[in-house]
Parts: sequence; structure tokens; C-alpha cells
Amino acid sequence: MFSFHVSGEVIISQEPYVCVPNNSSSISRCDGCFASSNLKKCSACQVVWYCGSNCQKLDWKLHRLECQVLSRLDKEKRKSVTPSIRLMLKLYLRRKLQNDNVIPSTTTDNYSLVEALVAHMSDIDEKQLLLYAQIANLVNLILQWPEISINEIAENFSKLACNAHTICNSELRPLGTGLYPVISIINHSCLPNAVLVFEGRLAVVRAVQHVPKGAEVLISYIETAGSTMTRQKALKEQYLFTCTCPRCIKLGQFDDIQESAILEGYRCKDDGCSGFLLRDSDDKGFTCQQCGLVRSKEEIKKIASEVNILSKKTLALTSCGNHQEVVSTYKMIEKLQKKLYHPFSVNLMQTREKLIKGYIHSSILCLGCSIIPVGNLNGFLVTQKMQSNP
Ligand SMILES: C[S@@+](CC[C@H](N)C(=O)[O-])C[C@H]1O[C@@H](n2cnc3c(N)ncnc32)[C@H](O)[C@@H]1O
Repeated sequence: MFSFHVSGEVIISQEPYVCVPNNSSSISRCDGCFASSNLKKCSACQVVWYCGSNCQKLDWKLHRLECQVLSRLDKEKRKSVTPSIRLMLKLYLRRKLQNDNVIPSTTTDNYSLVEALVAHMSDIDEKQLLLYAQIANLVNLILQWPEISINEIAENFSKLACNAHTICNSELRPLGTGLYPVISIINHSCLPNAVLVFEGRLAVVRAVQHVPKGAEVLISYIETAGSTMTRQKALKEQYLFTCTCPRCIKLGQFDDIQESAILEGYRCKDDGCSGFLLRDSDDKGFTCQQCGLVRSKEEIKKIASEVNILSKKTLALTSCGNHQEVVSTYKMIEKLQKKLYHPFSVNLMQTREKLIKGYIHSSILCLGCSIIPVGNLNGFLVTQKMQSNP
């Protein structure tokens, strides 16, 4: 048994058993390192991209098999090969390579770890089951391996849903999806003692506080900056369990109500007051729990609808690549949200996060302002003042 004393200390790290970049019609990434520039498409299958011969060579044993199955498909069918279908194909192809001793198996890198993952087959609803069966059918058609059944593939899709991880870069932009069977053993807490980050494709679990000898290492599967209801809903929907962590068991208690109202509720009408608001019993407005001022529902609705219109505008602007306009629209949203939400509101924080990402994207990050994002800890964007040049 180990104990981890220092915040930031690495507890465990693992390379993915399988992973795929989140390629779409608008963005392609290298299958090896997820880079998005200088890419060349595999000339045989016309599906997979590489940034150069290094990544292509490293991936060759697995891609040789994948390339064979993808090359059999006609052009239209190849378009239906989504990243999740590719992840499933790679899972079976890697198992085959290890069974045939083409690539080695180790205690932390073998298919039996995938077999042991929780699938929740008896907890998922019929609609979801049907969806898994349909996509499993497609995988079956592509692979043409009579020894694997549609049921088994569907079960593996269910496993991926509650065990696979989104691989993000240091700016927390999603790059791809990976399955890390050892990391998947780690359970969730809304008050975690560790965090999962990615260094390229490598998944690294780091302590965020002292983890005493024998204590369970717990990470958060979801954005922790949310009300208990929001967190519970997200965990139930994707991971099919009810969290009973120290934060969740406080549901309905004063501390929990206060935290939820700060994170997701409105601000006091008085700019100088930092109180949190609760809905009045007659449902006509919201009263500040510190100074007693009331905000009407109508006033709140009006600002919220202006925010809504601007948010839709950012979607349209983003899709046509107008990043400068995106940034100025987020600035307007931030101004309105400052009037609407509590200063520690998640919505406000998310807008600021998008604003900073927008600055980076449109390359107008003003070094004079000296603010750069350095990470996201427990869902809060941490910023760091850059040292001014001597
Ligand atoms: C990635 S797996 C974690 C490992 C899993 N406990 C196992 O034994 O294989 C995710 C699943 O673990 C369970 N789980 C994780 N954290 C939990 C928690 N705090 N309370 C209850 N179940 C949890 C849920 O069933 C969830 O879908």
C-alpha cells in the first residue's frame, strides 16, 4: 500500500488499450499522436490519417488489420465508420493481435482487463439497448468474424459508455476517446482526492490532496462545479449509479442549498451584496438570503432570453469560423451574465473559459493582459499571471 503526500504526485498512469481521434468532416487528427497538421490519409483505406511515417509505423501492426477490413467497404459505408465504431473494431483487432502473439500481453495490457469492466447491461433501457444492437450489427458486418456475436459487441458498447475516457489536451479540448482498463477501475467521488489528466495519449492520475495509506483513490467522472442535483443527474444518466459521496449525502441540507444557489442561481439585485438567492414560495421572484432584496421573475427571464439569443449566435459564428466575432459575442454574454448570476456561478465561469479559448483560437490573446489558462482543477479554470519580462 502506498500513500501519496504531495498534491500533483502521480498515482498511476497508463497508455490506452485502444484509442481513436474524434475525427469528423470538419477536423481530422493523426491516429498516432492526435496532431491536426501535416496529415496524410492512408491511401488504402482512405479513413485513417497520420502526421508522418513515425506514427504510421508505430501503428502499423494494428492498422494493417483495420485497413484490410475498412478497405472492403464501399465509399458510402466508409463514411458511416464513426470514431466509436473504430474504437470497437480496434478493440477486437488488438485482442486478435495479442491472442496470436503478434503483440505482447502484460498484466496491465491485456483483453481480460476489458472483459472485467462493468457493462450495466441489466440497467440500460430498451431504447439504448436497441441503439447498441444496431451499431453492433454494423461492426459485425464490417469485421465479418462469425465467432463474435452482436450481443457481445453490444455489451462492449455499453462498457465503453461507462468506462472509456475523453482524451483532452492541456487546454481541455477533446481530441479523442480511449479505453484505459486499469484507470477504469477507479471509482467516482464529487469530492475526489485525485484527478485524471492526459499527457498526449497517456492517462495520468495525480493526487489533488494527501491520499493516506489504504485510502481509496477517487476521481471525478463529471464536472464537479455543479449543484448536487445536476451532478447526480449526470452520473445516473451516463454511469448508472447514485453517488453517495460526502457532498451528495448533504442533498437538501442548508450547506447544499447554499452551494447549489451560488453555483447555479442568480445574483442579488444589489451589486455590492454577495448573498445567494432562493425562489420565493409564491414563485414570483427570488429573494436574497443576505439582504432580503427581491428580484422579479420577469427581470431574470428578460436577461436570460437575451443570453440565450447571443448563445445561439455564437454557435452560428463558430460553425462559420468567425472567431473574432465569437469572442466579442462571448464578451456581451459575460456582461449580461454578470448581471444575472452569482459571481461564483458555473455559467459565468464556463463563459469565461470559452472566452479565453476564443482568444487563444483567434490568436488575439493579448500578452499585455498576461492571463493564460494553465489548467482546470475540479472544473474551475485556473489562471496564472505571466511573469512580465525583466
Ligand atoms: C469506470 S467504472 C469504475 C469501476 C467499477 N466500480 C468496477 O468495479 O469495475 C464505473 C462504474 O463504477 C461504478 N461506480 C463508480 N463510482 C461509484 C460510486 N461512487 N458509487 C457507486 N458506484 C460507483 C458505477 O457502476 C459506474 O458505472
